[in-house]
Amino acid sequence: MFEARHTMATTSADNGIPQSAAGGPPAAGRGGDGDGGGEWGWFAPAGGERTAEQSARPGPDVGSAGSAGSAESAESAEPAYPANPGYGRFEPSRDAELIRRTLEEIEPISQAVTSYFYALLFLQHPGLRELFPASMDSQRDRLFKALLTAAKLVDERRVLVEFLSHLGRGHRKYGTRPEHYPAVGECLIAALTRYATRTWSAETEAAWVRAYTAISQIMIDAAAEDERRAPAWWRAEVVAHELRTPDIAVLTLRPDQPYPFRAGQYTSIETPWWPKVWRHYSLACAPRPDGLLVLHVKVVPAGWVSTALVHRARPGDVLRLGAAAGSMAVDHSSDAGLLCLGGGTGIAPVKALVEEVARGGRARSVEVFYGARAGRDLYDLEAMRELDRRYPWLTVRPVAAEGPPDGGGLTGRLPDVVREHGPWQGYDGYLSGPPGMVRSGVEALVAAGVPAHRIRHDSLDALGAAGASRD
Ligand SMILES: NC(=O)C1=CN([C@@H]2O[C@H](COP(=O)(O)OP(=O)(O)OC[C@H]3O[C@@H](n4cnc5c(N)ncnc54)[C@H](OP(=O)(O)O)[C@@H]3O)[C@@H](O)[C@H]2O)C=CC1
Repeated sequence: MFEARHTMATTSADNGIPQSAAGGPPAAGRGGDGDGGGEWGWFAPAGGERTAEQSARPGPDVGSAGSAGSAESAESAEPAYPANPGYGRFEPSRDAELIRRTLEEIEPISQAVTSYFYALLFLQHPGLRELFPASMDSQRDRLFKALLTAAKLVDERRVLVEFLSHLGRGHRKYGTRPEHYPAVGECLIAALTRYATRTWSAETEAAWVRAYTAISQIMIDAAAEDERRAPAWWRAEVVAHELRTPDIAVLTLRPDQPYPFRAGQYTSIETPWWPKVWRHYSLACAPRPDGLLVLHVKVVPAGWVSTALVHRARPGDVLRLGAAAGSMAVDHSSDAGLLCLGGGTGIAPVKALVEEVARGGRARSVEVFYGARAGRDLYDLEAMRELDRRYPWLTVRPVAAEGPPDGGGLTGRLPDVVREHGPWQGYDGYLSGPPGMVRSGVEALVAAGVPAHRIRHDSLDALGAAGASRD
């Protein structure tokens, strides 16, 4: 279940059950295939999706999206977990402590716990297996990470509700229904009962049941609400496919109905070749009058989805898209200039931000640093230079670690070069690229005078989980 990928302002063994359901092909990320970079779900299907190609690891994505039950289904939904007379109201602080203790105990054996959980789930509810991808490798990680995230947020109700609502909406595209939640809850409790032997007690079980009931109800409600206004997924035809380097392609998609998003957000993608495997990729354009969408996809080593999108997809192929998510959007309440760092295919959402400023009519200074290891890796440099020539408020500086790019540019690593060109007081920071680059880029911006709360980027947890990969 849980997919997750957030944009933030800086502010997955053995089990004791017959092996039946796990397995499948190897996985590979946002902006990427790597399974990584994508959505991560708790219990439900997920493929990591991510912003642009995350680099190649299998893994979850975070993001938002989707659709879910109707208002009618929500109203008629059974409690997410069977009511138990012994379980009273959710008591955040005490329950959170008990839940944290359980999580601490199972963390070193999380693989075994999640394997047991899924094996039990698929044994007792075989109909649910079809909601999940063939390979469950990265799914196991997602469950535990989502549990950890929810547990950490249990005393921060507003953030927790936001996180869970996002997950609930995002699960619509997996086909998750309200009636699936009790089955998941029963198997989760059974797995914890078996493995958390040191901390498990009747009180602890009651805390978990209360927490799971609250969690699932928030997700079910968010999905039902979302179903009133958006489809669970969009179909999108590939109308253009341009191979820019041996491993990077720019794809243009035509959705079957209007696809709402903001510049800087990412989408979730499922290809016809890897059913149930979803990845996140940033949209490389602002919303356009013709409704077309653009993606920059780099092959992630062993990445199923990224490899398919770069080397197999052709015009006429039809993909599925989840709802747009992410908050790396232009802050229109700010008059500050935009200082944008795009590393590799991380330039995709930066380009979208530039387009949005161009269409907004209110000229704000935009400084783009576009970095890669070598000049030949700057696959979108000509297009960025063209934007630079067209807009007087925009400056694009290509940066390559191995020497200046053809046509001129800067030498060095992106964060170092940006710091050297500071100070940057008076600018808002927007960063996109490999997790390590984003981390050191944030440090560089702060050192160069950009207030931390004025810096936006995708979640480092999500980036880390997806790796530099996005399948
Ligand atoms: N496709 C998309 O829509 C999007 C993709 N992304 C993410 O962007 C990344 C793009 O990957 P790719 O194109 O292969 O980019 P690269 O791995 O080639 O990295 C791009 C630049 O960032 C630098 N860099 C990497 N790590 C660090 C670090 N720790 N400190 C400083 N600089 C660093 C690289 O330096 P060096 O070569 O020396 O390592 C390189 O100059 C992926 O992680 C993807 O998930 C993000 C948003 C959107």
